[in-house]
Amino acid sequence: MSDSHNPNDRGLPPSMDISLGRTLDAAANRASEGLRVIEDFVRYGQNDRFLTEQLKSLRHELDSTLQKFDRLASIQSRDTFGDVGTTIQGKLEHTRHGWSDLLTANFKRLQQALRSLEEHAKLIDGEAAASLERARYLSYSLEKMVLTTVTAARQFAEPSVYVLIDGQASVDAFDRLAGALVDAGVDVIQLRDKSIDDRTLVARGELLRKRTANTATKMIFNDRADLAKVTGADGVHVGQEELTVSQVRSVLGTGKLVGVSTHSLAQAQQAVRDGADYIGIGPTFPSTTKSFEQFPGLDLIREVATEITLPGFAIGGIDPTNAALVAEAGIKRIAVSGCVAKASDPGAVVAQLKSALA
Ligand SMILES: Cc1ncc(COP(=O)(O)OP(=O)(O)O)c(N)n1
Ligand SMILES: Cc1ncsc1CCOP(=O)(O)O
Ligand SMILES: [Mg+2]
Repeated sequence: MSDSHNPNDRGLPPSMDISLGRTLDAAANRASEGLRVIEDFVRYGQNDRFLTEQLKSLRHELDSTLQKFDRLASIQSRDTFGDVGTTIQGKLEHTRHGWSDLLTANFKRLQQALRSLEEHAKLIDGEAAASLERARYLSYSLEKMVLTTVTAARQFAEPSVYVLIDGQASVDAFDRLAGALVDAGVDVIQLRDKSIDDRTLVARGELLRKRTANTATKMIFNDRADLAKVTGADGVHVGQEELTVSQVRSVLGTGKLVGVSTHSLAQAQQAVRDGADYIGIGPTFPSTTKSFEQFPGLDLIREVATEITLPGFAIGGIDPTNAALVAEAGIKRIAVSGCVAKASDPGAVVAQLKSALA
């Protein structure tokens, strides 16, 4: 677009230039305002530093694209009292039914405004139009990240105890363990057994489904989206080298939980971008269940806790003697295996873990 403030430099007739100026002015305001509402929500309501930064960077990018337009000419074209739209109010304009409605309404406002800016920018500045298109695509990803994070944060309580169990030596032993964990009020049970055959694993999964159905305990399958689907599990947990979040969702359909293991802040942020429902963070301490060469430890717990609010479960060697250290590092959700599964009274250990987190 021209640097000059002379509207005729755009090569448009003056009447069209005024209406273009009004449109750009209104759409720019709408986009910035919608973006601000969302940013305020994740900043003050959610305390999410990572999402706040992502939204802020979109706002700055948008501001620099809008600088290309002749803002003075746009503002000079402004005619708020002559705007026929100000007196047409939708029925729901002054009501928001909760945070999800608030966020969705403002993402829609942002996306519609970006589309309007993009289409009108095509008349005068192709480069600006392309940059507005990129901003609109980014807003779609941000909508997914923000809504998934806020929904997930409400789905996983805090403090929270998540227990990984294997198929045990017999059906009875498995049933006893699963029953004790549900009775103890464990928030999540993950079935993780890499050594038994699929038919046995499915049978254990079906039993676990029965024990957890109509309780507050969620059932997650380790690695296996196919078996999660067959047994009607609530979700799947995958590692960095396994199925991606979207691949798991393509097997399970929507409405199921997908957890991702993370070993660095960058992986945790990527899990947010990918739309995971929660993350495992670790390994925290040496584990008797799985061996590791490196331990990001409590430093990673602290780092993730300050950056993101997607629910994170610290994992690896956590037991009643060190669970409080994890909570002090900023994460009050833990995933454990050995200390509970190998205990003579698993329910009692769960109670100790809960009190250490509280
Ligand atoms: C809650 C939770 N966090 C991390 C893991 C580890 O998953 P992964 O890295 O895929 O390793 P395996 O469990 O497959 O050996 C987990 N299972 N659960
Ligand atoms: C599967 C897995 N991934 C990281 S640690 C771990 C096992 C957790 O078990 P424990 O609580 O016994 O260390
Ligand atoms: Mg795995």
